[in-house]
Amino acid sequence: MHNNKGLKPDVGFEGVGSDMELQWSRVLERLKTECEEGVFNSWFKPLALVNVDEGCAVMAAPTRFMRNWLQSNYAERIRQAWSKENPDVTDISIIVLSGFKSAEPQGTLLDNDEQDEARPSASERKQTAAGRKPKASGETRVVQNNSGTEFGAPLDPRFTFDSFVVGKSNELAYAAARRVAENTAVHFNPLFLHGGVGLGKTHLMHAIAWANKQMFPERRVLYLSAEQFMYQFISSIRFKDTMSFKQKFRSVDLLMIDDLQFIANKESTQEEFFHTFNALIDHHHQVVISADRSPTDLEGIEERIRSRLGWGLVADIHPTDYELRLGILQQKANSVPEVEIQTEVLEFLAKRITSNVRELEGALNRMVAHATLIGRPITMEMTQEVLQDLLRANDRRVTIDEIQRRVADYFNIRLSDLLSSRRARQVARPRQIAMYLAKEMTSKSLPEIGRKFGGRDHTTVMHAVKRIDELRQTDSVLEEDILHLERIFST
Ligand SMILES: Nc1ncnc2c1ncn2[C@@H]1O[C@H](COP(=O)(O)OP(=O)(O)OP(=O)(O)O)[C@@H](O)[C@H]1O
Repeated sequence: MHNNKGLKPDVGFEGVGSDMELQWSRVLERLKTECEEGVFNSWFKPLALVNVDEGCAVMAAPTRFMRNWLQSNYAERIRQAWSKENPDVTDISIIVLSGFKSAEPQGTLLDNDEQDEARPSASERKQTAAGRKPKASGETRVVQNNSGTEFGAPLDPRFTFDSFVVGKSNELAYAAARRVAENTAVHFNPLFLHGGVGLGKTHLMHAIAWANKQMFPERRVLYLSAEQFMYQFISSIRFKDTMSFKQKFRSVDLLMIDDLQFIANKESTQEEFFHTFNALIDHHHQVVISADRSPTDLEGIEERIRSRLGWGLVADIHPTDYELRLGILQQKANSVPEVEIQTEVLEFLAKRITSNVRELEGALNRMVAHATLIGRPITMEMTQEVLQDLLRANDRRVTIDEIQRRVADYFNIRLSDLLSSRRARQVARPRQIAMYLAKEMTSKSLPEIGRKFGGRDHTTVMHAVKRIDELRQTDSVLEEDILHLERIFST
C-alpha cells in the first residue's frame, strides 16, 4: 500500500509529461494572442491541464459555471488551438475540479487503478464534450448554506422525504435517515445504507441533505459519491492542495459519501477516507455512507474501514415488494394528473417490473411520454406494446419452471403431481394458481403455458386464470397465498 507520506512529488500522471505541459503553455499563448486580455484572464488562465490521452486533451476548470461557459462558448477555439500545437489532439474535454487553484501540476504515486480512474473514460469525455453530464465527474454535490458560503453543487430537488414511498423493505433505512436529518445530536455514527441498484440509497441521502438544510441552515453538509471523493483527493495531491482538501472534508457537520464500493482496491484513497472518517467520528460529526452491499461484504475495502463502517447503524434496503412498487407508481402517476393512467396498468407494471425502482419509473415515464405525444389515456394494450422490450427483459427473471417449482414447494406437493393429470383438490388448486402466475408474470401465451403444464389445452389455462382471478376477490386465504408467492418472485 502507498502511504501519503511516501508520495513522490516528481511523479506525474501518465501522459502529462513536460512535453504536454509545454504544449499546454503554447496553447495558452496562442489563445492569449487570439483573445482580448480580459477574456483570456477570466476564462482561459484559470484552466489547468489534467492529461492528454487518446487524442483528447482534458482540462480542469475551478467551477461548474466556468466549465459550462467555456464549453458553450470556447470549446471549438480551444480545440483548434490544441490541434495546431499537437495534431494528434482531435477532441477536448473540460471537467470541474472545485477547490483547486491553477498551479503547476505535480503528480503522485497513486495506485495504477487510481491513476486510471482519474482520467475520464473515452465515453465520459464524449459526453462531456457534448455538454451532457457524465455519470460521475470531478463535481461535488454540495449544499449551499444560508451564509452563502459555497460548499457544493445542487442536489436533485425531486429526492426528498416527501417523495420517498415507505414500505417494509426500506422502513428502517427511512427512519434512520429521518433521524439523522432531523437531529443535530449524533445517535449512531456512521449511518450505513446498503442495498441493490436503484433501490433509493441516493434518494435518501439527498433527502437527508435537503431536510437538514431546511431545519438547520447553518450546518455544513457535504454530499458526494466515493468516485468524486477519490477524484478530488487525487487532484488535491496533483495541485499540491491537500491541506484545503483535508480542511474541507474535516470541517463539515455532516458528510455523506455515496457508492463507497467504488473505492475498492484504491488504496491511497481508502487511506485518506479512513483518516477523514475517523476525524469526523472523533469530533461527533455525522457521517452517512452508502454502498451496494454490507460492510462485511465490501471486498477490496480494507478490514479496518469495514469494521468501522459497522460501528453505527447498518440499514439494509431490501428489494421492493409488490405493494411498495404499486405505491411508488401511484405517487408518480399522481404527479402527472394531466395524463390518465388506468389503475390496471399500474398494477400490471408493479407486478411485472420487479428489477428495481429506477426501471419501474423509467417504464412509467415512457408510458407518460407516449400517451402525451399521441394524446390518449394509458391503457393496458398500449402498455404491452410500448414496453415490450422491458417486459421481456423482466420476464427472463421468472420462468414457468421456476413458478412451478416454487408453487409446489409452497403447497408442499410434488412437482410431478403439479404437472400430472391428478384432479384431487390439494393438487388441482395449486396447479391453477401456478397457471395464473405464469400468465401474470411471464409473457408466455395460453397455449405455451398449457404445454408446460403436461400438454394441457389453452382453454384449461384460460379457465384457471379466470377462476383464480374470481377467487382472489372472495377467498382471503387464497389471496394471501398469492400475494406471498408474488412477493417471492419479485425479490
Ligand atoms: N421508496 C422510493 N420512493 C420513491 N422513489 C424511489 C424509492 N426508491 C427508489 N426511488 C427512485 O428510484 C430511482 C433510483 O433510486 P436511487 O438513485 O436513489 O437508487 P440507488 O439505490 O442510489 O441506486 P444505485 O446503486 O444505482 O446508485 C430514483 O429516481 C428514486 O427517486
